[in-house]
Formats: sequence, C-alpha cells, structure tokens
Amino acid sequence: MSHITEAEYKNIFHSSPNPYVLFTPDLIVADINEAHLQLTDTRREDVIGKYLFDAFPTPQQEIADLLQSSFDRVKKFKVEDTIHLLRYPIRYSNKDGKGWKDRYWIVKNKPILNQDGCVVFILNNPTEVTHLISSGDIDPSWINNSDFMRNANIVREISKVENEHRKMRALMEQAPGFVSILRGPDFVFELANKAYYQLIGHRDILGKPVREALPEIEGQGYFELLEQVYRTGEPYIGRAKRIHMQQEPDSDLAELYLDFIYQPIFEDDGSVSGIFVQGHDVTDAHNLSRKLSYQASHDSLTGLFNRREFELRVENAIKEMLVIPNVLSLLFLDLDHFKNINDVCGHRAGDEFLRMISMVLSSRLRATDTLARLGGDEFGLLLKGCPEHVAMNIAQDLRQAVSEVEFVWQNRRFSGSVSIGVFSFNDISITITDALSVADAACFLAKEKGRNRVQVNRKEDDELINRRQEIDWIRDLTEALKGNTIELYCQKIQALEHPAKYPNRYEILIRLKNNDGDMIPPMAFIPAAERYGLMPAIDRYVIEKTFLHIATTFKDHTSLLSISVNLSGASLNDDTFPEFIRNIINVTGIDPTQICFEITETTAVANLAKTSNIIRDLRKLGFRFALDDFGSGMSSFEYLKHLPIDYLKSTAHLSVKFNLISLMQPLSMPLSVLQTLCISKR
Ligand SMILES: Nc1nc2c(ncn2[C@@H]2O[C@H](COP(=O)(O)OP(=O)(O)OP(=O)(O)O)[C@@H](O)[C@H]2O)c(=O)[nH]1
Repeated sequence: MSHITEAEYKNIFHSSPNPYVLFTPDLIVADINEAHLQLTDTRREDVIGKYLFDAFPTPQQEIADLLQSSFDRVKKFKVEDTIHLLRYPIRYSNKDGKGWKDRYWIVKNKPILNQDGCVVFILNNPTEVTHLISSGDIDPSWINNSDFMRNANIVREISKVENEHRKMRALMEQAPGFVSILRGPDFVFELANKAYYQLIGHRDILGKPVREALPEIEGQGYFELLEQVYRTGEPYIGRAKRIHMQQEPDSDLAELYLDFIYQPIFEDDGSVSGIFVQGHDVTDAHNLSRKLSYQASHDSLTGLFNRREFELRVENAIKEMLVIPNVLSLLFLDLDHFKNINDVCGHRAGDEFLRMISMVLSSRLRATDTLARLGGDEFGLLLKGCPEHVAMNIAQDLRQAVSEVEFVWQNRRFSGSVSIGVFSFNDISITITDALSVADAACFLAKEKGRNRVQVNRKEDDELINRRQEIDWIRDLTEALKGNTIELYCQKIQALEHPAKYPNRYEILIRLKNNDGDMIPPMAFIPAAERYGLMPAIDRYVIEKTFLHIATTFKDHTSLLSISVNLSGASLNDDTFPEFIRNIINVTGIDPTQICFEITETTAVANLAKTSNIIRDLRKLGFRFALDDFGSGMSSFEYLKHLPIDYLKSTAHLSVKFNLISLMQPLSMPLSVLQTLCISKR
C-alpha cells in the first residue's frame, strides 16, 4: 500500500465538499477548507490564527456556550461529540447593509490524538440544515417522528440540563466558601471556584494532580486524609485545622486555619471516583479567639500568666499527681518595698520595674515552669517534678538575680529585692487554696524575718501555721465585707452609779459566722485584720451599718440612745477618716452626740499627737470618745491629760472612776433587737 503524503492530505482536506475547520486545543483556527469558507462566506486570512469566537462571532452568549461545551467534552473524553441541532447565526455584510442570518447546523467535533493519546487538534465539521427548518413544506408528523426531530428534542433536553449545570456552577462560583472537585486516585483538579483560587493564590491547577498543584502541602497530612476518604468512602470533617500554604506565587508560607469537609463522590456502582472539597477560611476568627484566650490567661502589663491561669495550672498539676506521683513546688514571690518606687517616681516607673523584674525571672526558668503575676508586686511560680531542695536553690537563684537588678528612672537608682516563700508537696489531697496560702504564709514570714530572703514552709513551724490561719481569716473577712455578711451585735453598757441617768447605752460588736454557722468572736480575727491592714475597712463597715440603722430605726427616739463604736488605730491614722465621718452624717442625718467612739489605750499612745487632733476634730461635730481597756497597758495618767476624751472604760479589777465606768455584761444581742429593747424601756 502506498503512503499518502502530507501534501495529498492537505489536498483532500481543502477539496472536500464537506466543510471542515481544524482547531488547536485552545480553539485557535489552525486550518479551514474551501467548502467551509464558502458556506460561511468567510475569507481565509480573516480567520486563520484566530480564536473560534473571534473568527466566527455569535450574537448570543448561550450559543457560544453550547459550542464551547462540545469542545470541552471532546478535550475531556477524547471522543467525537455531536451537537444535533445548533442555531448559529452567520454575520453578513453586503450592499443592503450588515446583520445576522439565522442558520441551523448539525455540528460534529472530532479529536485528533497524537501517539501519547493527547488531543493535538479538533476537527470541526458543521452540516447546514437551515433549509430543513425554514422550508415549511415538511409534513409536521414527519418532523415529530423523524430522527431529526428526536435529535432536536434531545438537544433541547441536553441544553436544559446544561443550563441547570451552568446555574449550579455559577452558584458554586459565587459561594462564599471554597469549593473544588478532585478526580481519580491522583486527585486531579476538575473544578475550583473563585474562593478556592483566592485561597491558593490564583494558581493554574485545573487538570493537575493535587500533589503537583499544591506541592507545599506535602508533609502536612492533607494528602493522607484525601487518600483515607478515597479508600474508605467516609467523609472527613476538619475544624480550624492549621495549614501552611502559599497565598501568592513565590510568597512565604502563610499560616491559615480552615474548616472543611472532604466528601467522597460515588459512582453508580458504589465506587469512589473523586472528592468534593468544601470549606471556609476561619483564620481571622481563630486568631481572634486565640487573642481573647491569651488576654484571658495573661497579665497585660508583664505578658506573664495571670492569677486565674496560674491557679488553673496548679489545680491541673495537683490532679495529674493522681495519675503520676510527683513533687510540686510552689514559690510565692513578693517584691520588697516596691511601693517606694511608685511613691518616688510614679506608677509608670513602677510598671516599668515590674516588667523588668518579670523578664529577669522568666529568663532564669525552664519553658515548662509556670511563672505568673498574681497581682500588684506578687508573683507565683509552679515547678513540676521539683523537690524542696531543688526549689530552694531555684528560689535562691531568683532572689539573687532580683537583688542584682539596678533600676534607673530619671537619674534615680533603685535596686531590686524580693522575699520568697517555698512550699513543696506530693500530697494529692491538698486543695489549691491551701497550697497557695501555705506558700503565701512562708513568703510573709520571709518578709517578717527581714526581707530579701527565702523561707521554706515547714509543717511544724508554728509561726507558719499562725500565718496560714491569719491568711484564711483575711480571705473570709474580705469575702464578708464584700458580701455584707459581717454581723453586728450590741451589748449593754451598765453604769455602776446612777444607772437611771444613763439608760440606753450600748456598744456595737462584730461577729463573723464560719461555714458551719458558728459565731466567731473578734479576738480570733482582729489580729489578722490589723496585721493585713483590713481594720479601716472594717471600721467604716461598722460605722455605715450602725449609723444607717440608727437613722432608719430610731428616727423618733434618738434621745433615748447612746451607741459606742470601736475605732482602730489605723482609722485614727487615716487622714481621710474625718471626711468620711462628715459624709456619713450628711447622708444619714444622725445626731453625733448619740455616738461614742471607743479607742484603745495602746492605739492612743502610739500616735498621741495625731490621735488627739482627730479626736478634737470629731468632738467638735458632737461625737464623744472613750478610752477602752484602760488599765490593761501602761495606765499612765500622765498622757490622759493630753487626750481630749469623755470617758474611761476599765477592766473590772481596776476601779477607776473618771466620768463613767462601765462593765461589760456577758450577754450580747443582735443589733436588730436593740430597737425593741430601747423602746420598751422608755
Ligand atoms: N506601678 C504599679 N504599682 C502597682 C500595681 N499594682 C499594685 N501596685 C502597687 O504595688 C504596691 C504593693 O505594695 P506592697 O506590696 O503592699 O508594699 P511594698 O512596698 O512592696 O512592701 P513590702 O511588700 O512589705 O516589702 C502598692 O503600692 C500598689 O499600689 C501596678 O500594676 N503597677
């Protein structure tokens, strides 16, 4: 058999009575024969090298889409595709003018494959059928039954389906989330919407396997997940999963967080043929929630953990000991004389110093240690798997490091100093509150012993036990002050002589209730309140409550009553106290002559000048003053000369009559009973 030369092939192509156009896969006109040029009334030079729709324009996009989809099928499935009826108008231009001539066609598109099976050309062969449609002399029943019309109906159905398909694609395109379809075991990109392209930085991915299209994803576990879904047919849902990918060509990898689903695509026989990928970029929401949780767990000034997070971590560490026996060490650090920096240079300097100390402490710790700022100038440190002797060494190291800090602010120099309490334990029954208060108490002792030192907790250390008890009282008292649950009682003051002259005298006392409902007398908690500076708050609480009670309950019987209220030394040293009293009188409108403030001898003597001034100030308003427990201390009559007091109250064994001497009655009663008592005695 003789071979046909290329020239002979060309000759056959050009002289064929059937119209042909040869397109490249990009739909560029590679060649066109005479029959086609005549049929479409076109000149060769106007179409060669041009894109299909530039060479053969059409007035309507839908028509172009139909033709385009036929070419797409040819490229995809590599088999001939026929459009059984296509309305494709042809442009004309003659002496009558320009316009479009309606033409109808049957169009066949055939792939020309190379040796590797790739599409190198598409041979387009249109057959014009306009005359069949427009002649009008065709028997209608023949039209309905003819193959031609059946084909036409099929075409209509196909275009309906294709229309639906187009709408679906448009919806997918506009979907706010990203969508793509991966086909076959190599996960070749068959489709991707706008959001997907945006996510991957508009890379050219269609027709490429995912490993080739997105190489930077390798090693992040995503390809393995695709394979798993493909193999098992089970969908996979990822929530805020981290991925590193390029969002711009040649850019650095960006850290993103995605919510997504890999949904298997099933064929009719139940096999998986691809994966439908759908999801959202949730990076912003994720980062925001990370930021919020950072803020909730960190101290904004120093960047260290805050008290809440610290307590949570200590609590978890105690729970972990249930599973793995361990020794935990808690360090409680309190800067020495920090207030000094604030007072001398202002809070900004104080803040800067706190930041500096935080850095010094952090730099000496392991990543697994938990350092937190608990508040003010207090820090907590949790060391896991750390026995006491190691914790002591660490504490000494930190103390030393802080003592070497030199802080300069506006030419003023300050050196650092810290007191540290250490508590090591392996007892899983301990509560977090106890553990922290033991370390706190040890730190307190370190302060008391002279500061700039480390104090380890020893169970047998009485001082520490007392401190812990005190800290518990302070916690209870602070709660009670906040919750208004300190209870006020009154106790009658009995004049030894002329009792009728002083009928209704009462002293206000405070009581605290413990968790079991038992009343706790003041001598149990007042020392702790004095030591921890809670007395001014307690005094004000009692004064407010008592004055309000008198104002509301004894409005019409005020002259019947005289009430004694104890005042602590701290209030007498507080320059704002007289102002507080003036305000409360204005608010309640009570008569100051009904009130007698009781102060102790030791308080008065501690700061005689200041105390005398405040007493004078308040007496001018009408208040009276009594010196309590006279005789229990130095009992020097000398200083009494300088104190402008009205009464002396003495212990029973020392009967000194000054103006009025009283004895406590053993029974006391709640303040609320007072009204009934007084009124009935009237
Ligand atoms: N600059 C600054 N000061 C704070 C902050 N929080 C609390 N303070 C102050 O820190 C001081 C802590 O005082 P203390 O610990 O009682 O006093 P100190 O001078 O360190 O005395 P000792 O602990 O007894 O040695 C108080 O004056 C608070 O007002 C803060 O965030 N910034």
